Amino acid sequence: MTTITVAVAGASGYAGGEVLRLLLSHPDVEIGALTAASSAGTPLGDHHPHLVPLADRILQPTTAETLSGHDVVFLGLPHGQSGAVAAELGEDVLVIDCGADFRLQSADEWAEFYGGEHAGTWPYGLPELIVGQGRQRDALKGVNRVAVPGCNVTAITLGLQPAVAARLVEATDIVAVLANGYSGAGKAPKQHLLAAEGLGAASPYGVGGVHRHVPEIMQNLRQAGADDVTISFTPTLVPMARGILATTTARLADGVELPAIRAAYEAAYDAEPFIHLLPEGRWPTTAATLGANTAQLQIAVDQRARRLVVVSAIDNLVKGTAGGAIQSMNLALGLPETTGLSTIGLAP
Ligand SMILES: NC(=O)C1=CN([C@@H]2O[C@H](COP(=O)(O)OP(=O)(O)OC[C@H]3O[C@@H](n4cnc5c(N)ncnc54)[C@H](OP(=O)(O)O)[C@@H]3O)[C@@H](O)[C@H]2O)C=CC1
Ligand SMILES: CC(=O)N[C@@H](CCC(=O)OP(=O)(O)O)C(=O)O
Repeated sequence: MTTITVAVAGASGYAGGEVLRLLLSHPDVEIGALTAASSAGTPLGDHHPHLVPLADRILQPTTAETLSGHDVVFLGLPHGQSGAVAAELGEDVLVIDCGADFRLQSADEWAEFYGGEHAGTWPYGLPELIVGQGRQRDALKGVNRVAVPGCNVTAITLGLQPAVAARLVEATDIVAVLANGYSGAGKAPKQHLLAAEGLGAASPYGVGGVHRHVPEIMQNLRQAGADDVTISFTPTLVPMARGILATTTARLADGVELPAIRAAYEAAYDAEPFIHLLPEGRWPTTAATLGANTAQLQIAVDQRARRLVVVSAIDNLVKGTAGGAIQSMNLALGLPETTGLSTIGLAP
């Protein structure tokens, strides 16, 4: 394989920085232009001191001129900013958007949850998503545009889709409660993200079915085979830098018991390099996934409530963003899917 040149827009941000951290271990990649907005003109090391080999690189303004001339461009920009940039990049460039602009298929859902005009729909960058009898990875081979999923969406979709696809649960009766690390909110200063507010506190947000990830979760579970989806989704900020622990429950279909569910999860994930159904009795923790492109899962049946309980853990910045983005890049370019991606977490 010849060397792939890569530019990263939003390189001073958390998603862009994590894309760069992972790309530094990718054997086929050469890192080119790095761009930002207010941080343009400053060295990357001011923003990401951990990215030592790139510390002296100067951030450039985010323009089509700066980003063009690369094989791949990753966009780690705020919602609504990707469409205009991508429109100026040629069809010969692989553009991978970590933002939400191109994830949804429905313009109405975009208008309801994000507002403004829908930019369009790109191939969806969750390779393990069950689509009918196949997987989304088949739809990523050779594409030149990819929309990377939201991190909460990744945790819930991977957690529940085997049960939905096998019709073991009622997809119209799903409840998900998540513990989320602060990096999921990006690095822009916001009062509720101040250490004085957040250290020592767990705080819900996006409560009452209004979080913008709701339509994306529904879209995925419909792809996985549900006729209709109703989910009550509540994320909670907890004092950790990274990680999502999602507890998702769904009403069991009549007569379904744990062995059938476990068999469905094993069939769905045994061959997946990054999705790990843990041995019975062992429960996922965010710590075990930190820095790794993995999702850890465990399932149980709550007999009294007749509900399936799934606990899933990911690193929001790796499997939830940058790792999924690079996995999608590998597929789009015909590289082995796991290239440059680790399953080894960082603990304690
Ligand atoms: N954080 C996470 O866990 C996840 C994030 N994402 C998505 O990735 C994208 C980036 O998120 P995140 O890295 O967390 O956000 P950050 O706030 O940490 O970073 C945003 C980046 O975008 C740049 N930027 C801001 N405004 C503009 C603009 N108008 N034009 C060009 N560049 C701009 C910033 O540059 P500057 O420093 O100069 O202001 C910075 O580099 C978002 O769409 C987010 O939703 C998706 C999944 C998970
Ligand atoms: C802690 C926190 O605020 N997390 C974010 C997740 C960000 C994410 O997944 O990104 P997108 O914005 O690209 O969808 C949230 O729940 O809104």
